[in-house]
Amino acid sequence: MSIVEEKLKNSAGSTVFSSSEVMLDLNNLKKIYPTPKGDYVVLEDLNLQIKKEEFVTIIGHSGCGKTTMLSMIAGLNPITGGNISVLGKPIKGPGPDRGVIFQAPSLMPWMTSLQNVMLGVNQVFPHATKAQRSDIAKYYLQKVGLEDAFHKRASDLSQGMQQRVGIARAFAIKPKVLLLDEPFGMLDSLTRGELQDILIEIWNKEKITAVMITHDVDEAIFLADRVVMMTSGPKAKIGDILDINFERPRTRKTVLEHDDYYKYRKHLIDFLEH
Ligand SMILES: Nc1ncnc2c1ncn2[C@@H]1O[C@H](COP(=O)(O)OP(=O)(O)OP(=O)(O)O)[C@@H](O)[C@H]1O
Repeated sequence: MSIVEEKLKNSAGSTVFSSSEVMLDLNNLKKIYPTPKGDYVVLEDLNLQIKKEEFVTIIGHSGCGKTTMLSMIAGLNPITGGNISVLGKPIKGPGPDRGVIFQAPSLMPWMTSLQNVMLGVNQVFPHATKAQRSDIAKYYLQKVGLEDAFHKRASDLSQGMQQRVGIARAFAIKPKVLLLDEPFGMLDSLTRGELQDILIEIWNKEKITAVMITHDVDEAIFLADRVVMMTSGPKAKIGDILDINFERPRTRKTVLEHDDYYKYRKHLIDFLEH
């Protein structure tokens, strides 16, 4: 049995990490949406532990409940049953310990890139001086390649540039966990690749935990330490977890040329097709 086959076999079982390793713990999570036709149980018995500094990608069929799960972690969607904790503390709503990047960055269109990033920074660091807050915002805008666009209005930026501001805004509040809901879904493949690289570079430097929903199997493999597969709803749960053992830093070329790449890909596609 190859190393990959052994890993695939092991990762099919549920993993339990020691509490000191765990950043995010989803415990018997349940979500019901009331509908005119009665209660719709989207998620049930969903258990997942995510380690500190881990990058986890989430895949599953459209409508299975990925966004529901992520928005519950963000504290934006009430939990019906079970609980979610960050560093052992149950979450009670949104908080600066969790940054969110959505598919559309929803910036204030009349504000500049800098002003948009400053909005979050001002809230999270109210005791810092204005110059310090501005330095934080500029640092992350520069990290996403927008050093020449600090004073451009959001409405004048391309979609890719707006998403760069969204990434800078999320990192600038220095969250413990970064939650990403298909952040590159609306971008062309070249911009998508560029932003994946930027995301990984900052994630690597900041050592935060990242949970990202994607529909793209190649993106899921390239970015992740583990790919989490959700079963189809109703009553969706975690169906399988695949460890991705490529060394970091990764380049697309080395990943694509690696023998294990196609085994990982086949595993994910087999899961999605059954
Ligand atoms: N507020 C709501 N009220 C009722 N049903 C809802 C609500 N929000 C989502 N749903 C339903 O819950 C299910 C899960 O939705 P969710 O958006 O979480 O899925 P998803 O896996 O993120 O989908 P996609 O991949 O298409 O974005 C879907 O059937 C959806 O129609």
